[in-house]
Amino acid sequence: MNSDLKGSKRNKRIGFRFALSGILAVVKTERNLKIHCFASVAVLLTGIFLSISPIEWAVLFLTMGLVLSLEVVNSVIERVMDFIHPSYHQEVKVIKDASAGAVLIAACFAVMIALVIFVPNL
Ligand SMILES: Nc1ncnc2c1ncn2[C@@H]1O[C@H](COP(=O)(O)OP(=O)(O)OP(=O)(O)O)[C@@H](O)[C@H]1O
Repeated sequence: MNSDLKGSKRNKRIGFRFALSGILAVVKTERNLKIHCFASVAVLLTGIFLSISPIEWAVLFLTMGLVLSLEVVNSVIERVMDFIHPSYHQEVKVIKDASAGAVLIAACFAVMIALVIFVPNL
């Protein structure tokens, strides 16, 4: 592709639109991502209700961003694996399980962070 066209403003807008439609496609089909989105909304409402500090908001935003983006990457890995190897394979199982494990680790730490921030503000 022409490098002028690649770096143009119009192309950046198109790239942004593609990224948004990619996120929407995953949100529509992945139940776990929907659950994480609802949990994020609940966390936001709790933060507003408890009037948490700016630094606490920053930590929560960072944590929610990490969990949600890891969930999107996990869905992408699952789709890639289904695309390149639709039938059962032990290695596919290990890859998918490890990818889901990464989300689980982030989600567990997110719960701990939420407790550390919210409990003292109750
Ligand atoms: N082709 C495959 N070969 C081996 N194991 C598989 C295969 N497809 C799925 N699995 C197993 O089933 C589990 C669920 O895989 P699936 O692709 O259905 O993801 P999912 O239902 O969206 O789960 P999650 O998003 O919670 O990880 C995987 O973690 C893996 O253990």
